[in-house]
Amino acid sequence: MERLRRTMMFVPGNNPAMIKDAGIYGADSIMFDLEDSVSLTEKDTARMLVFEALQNVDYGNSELVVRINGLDTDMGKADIYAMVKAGVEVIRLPKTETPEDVVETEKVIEEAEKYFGIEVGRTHMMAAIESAGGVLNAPAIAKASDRLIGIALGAEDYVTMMKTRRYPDGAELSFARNMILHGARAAGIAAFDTVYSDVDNTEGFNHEVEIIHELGFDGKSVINPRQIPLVNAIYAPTEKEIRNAKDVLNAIEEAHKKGSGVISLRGKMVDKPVVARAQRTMALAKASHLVDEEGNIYAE
Ligand SMILES: CC(=O)SCCNC(=O)CCNC(=O)[C@H](O)C(C)(C)COP(=O)(O)OP(=O)(O)OC[C@H]1O[C@@H](n2cnc3c(N)ncnc32)[C@H](O)[C@@H]1OP(=O)(O)O
Ligand SMILES: O=C([O-])CC(=O)C(=O)O
Ligand SMILES: [Mg+2]
Repeated sequence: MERLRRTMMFVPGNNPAMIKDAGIYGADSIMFDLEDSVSLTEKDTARMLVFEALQNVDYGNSELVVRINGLDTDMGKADIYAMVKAGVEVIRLPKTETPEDVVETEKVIEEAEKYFGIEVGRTHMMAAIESAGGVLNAPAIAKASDRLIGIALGAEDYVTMMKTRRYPDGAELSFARNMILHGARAAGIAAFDTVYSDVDNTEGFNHEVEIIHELGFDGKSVINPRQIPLVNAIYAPTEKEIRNAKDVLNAIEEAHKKGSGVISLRGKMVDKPVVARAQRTMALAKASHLVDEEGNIYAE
């Protein structure tokens, strides 16, 4: 079963209190940041704090990601060595422009794994795309390394470069979102939407999550714990969707018993893609604690 990554919460790497408590909010992934939320004078402190946390704090089932500084900075290599040594699960590369950026970063990760005697390939990667060039290269970036678990949009830098700003309807992000989503899907990896900075604007946030959920994104980067339940609520299947998914799975089981791969359910065809969607609905229902391990709805 694929790992759910509905929420990926940014945690500034120089904030000990936030780092310590980051695991209590139920984010699917926690992303410690060494890049733009950390000022230049705090870079070494942040690297040390995140290194300590990765080694000593129990973050339960949350996936652990670190956004490093790019290799075009003085910090990039030191960030990679420290995070690989600490056993981070995923290194997030910021401001990825080309597939070569991914390959270069992978080389340094591999060097670090060999240096510390860690199994080569153990450290996964993701690439954030935050510029016009990056968006145009999204399909190639997504295929640049087997270590990539996903690619993500970084819209704050992107809209700045595009000489615009964020708007409620999201039209300014439509091309970038579609490129990133198609690049990710063509490569068979995950696609993540960007942060929403206006943390007190629940209505605006929900509207944006509805848009990316409909498009098919796996999830979204968030900057505040209050945004986590909002994303989860929109990604949770409705009771009607769960009932329908269960009916689909039961119907196809009956069909298989009779040696058929297709069957009609209430006048609608059930075949392989319908079954795959039903399986995904049930996985989301389980992750959302709406059904038990056997798929029984809790309220019943
Ligand atoms: C463009 C980019 O690069 S975006 C990525 C980089 N930016 C970031 O990482 C920013 C992360 N987020 C934050 O720093 C903060 O959430 C802010 C500044 C946006 C808002 O701060 P506040 O208004 O103080 O948040 P709020 O009052 O909701 O905090 C409530 C609790 O959640 C904690 N919290 C807030 N944000 C986070 C976070 N991202 N990670 C962990 N804990 C957090 C607070 O420490 C506070 O804990 P407490 O109740 O134990 O004191
Ligand atoms: O990746 C993100 O969502 C945050 C970020 O750096 C940006 O928007 O520029
Ligand atoms: Mg950015």
